[in-house]
Amino acid sequence: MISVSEALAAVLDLGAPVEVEHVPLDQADGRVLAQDVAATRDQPPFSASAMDGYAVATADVTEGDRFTVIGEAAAGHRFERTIGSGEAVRIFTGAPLPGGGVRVIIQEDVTREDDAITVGGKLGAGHHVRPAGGDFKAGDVLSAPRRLSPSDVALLASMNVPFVPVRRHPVVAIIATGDELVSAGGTPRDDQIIASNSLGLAAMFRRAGATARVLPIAKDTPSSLKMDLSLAEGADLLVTIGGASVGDHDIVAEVAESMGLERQFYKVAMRPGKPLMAGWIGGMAMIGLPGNPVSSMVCGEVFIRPLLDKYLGLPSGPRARIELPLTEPLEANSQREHYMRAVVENGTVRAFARQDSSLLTVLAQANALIVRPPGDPARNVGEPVQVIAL
Ligand SMILES: Nc1nc2c(c(=O)[nH]1)N[C@H]1C(S)=C(S)[C@@H](COP(=O)(O)OP(=O)(O)OC[C@H]3O[C@@H](n4cnc5c(N)ncnc54)[C@H](O)[C@@H]3O)O[C@H]1N2
Ligand code: MOO
Repeated sequence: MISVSEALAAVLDLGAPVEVEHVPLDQADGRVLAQDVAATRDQPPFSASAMDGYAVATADVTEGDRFTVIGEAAAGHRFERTIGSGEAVRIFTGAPLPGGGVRVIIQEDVTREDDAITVGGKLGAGHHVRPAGGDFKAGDVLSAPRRLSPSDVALLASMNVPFVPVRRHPVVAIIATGDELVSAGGTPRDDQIIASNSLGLAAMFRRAGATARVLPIAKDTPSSLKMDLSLAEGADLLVTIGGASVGDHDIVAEVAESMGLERQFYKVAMRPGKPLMAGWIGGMAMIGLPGNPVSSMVCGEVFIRPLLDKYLGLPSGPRARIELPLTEPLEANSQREHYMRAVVENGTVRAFARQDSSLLTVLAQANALIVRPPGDPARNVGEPVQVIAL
């Protein structure tokens, strides 16, 4: 058995950044920016008013000053003449500041009679002018790599970048194996269960930026599994679920080997997830996950999400951890690194009492994993432990 960090290093060796494609900005949210993108213009492209009021040609304004209103500037409608001394231009938020304009007096600070305004007693100090290029200048860059957020999409739109270079979605083929499995919505016999992990993992991979192809469930026979493995062709990564352990019907490794699997490792000193396997098959990366539902989901979090980051050209490595104090004690750990289903609340963490790797109800309630190093001694309330957020 190898350690989790050795296994992660080997898993990350399976992947490299995938090709770049250009997508319209309205499809860019959540995609990973692959190349730096530069603004094609200044924003704002002109000095602009930040408020509704009156633009004047002097910074030095005091109570009782009077100005003659000579015209109007609205957003999208520049006032073409220059403001002179003693003159004001009626101006609205977002309008270009006319030539000669120095500050804007907000309308609340003046009284207006016909074409004259008089400055009132409670004049604020602000000039209410947004300088040209105050947000960004042409050539300013949004740096790659970066998973694009809605705010990034707004920024890129403002930069007038209608198409963005992103990594294509890495394609992950998912094969659940086992005679006991029936797809959700199907009709299981009384000795069968519903395949859960394939859909759970597909959801996880899609959120991480992949295209997930859930292939038909493979029976525990070499011919059925071989058929499915051939359907996976063309994917970047093949993920199998189940059939990884030592039972007579656990045939994934054997069948994959007969089809040319070059195995990088088998078995990791972790719980859940011990019978994890990784390697290459027909030029495609392959990860064999254990079948227990929580084991496969935890291995997805710990190994496959970092690998997907690597495909997407993002920094990839162990999942980020924080340290939090326990609100309930923990027993001593075994010699396997333990990923305990846990709840983080109010800056503290507690593990669920039931940690069996078949319990999806517990996993669904968990929002974090406590990571216990091999041989970690018993821990008391208040002691800090390492936590991965889910
Ligand atoms: N004698 C030993 N037995 C087992 C060992 C061991 O070291 N010695 N390891 C145990 C551990 S740890 C795990 S984890 C499991 C992993 O077994 P497999 O990867 O071979 O998985 P299966 O036997 O096919 O299934 C295990 C369990 O999970 C259910 N399953 C499988 N696939 C799905 C799916 N897609 N959706 C929902 N549930 C699934 C399956 O019905 C079994 O109940 O082996 C232990 N045994
Ligand atoms: O490693 Mo198994 O994944 O403990 O349940």
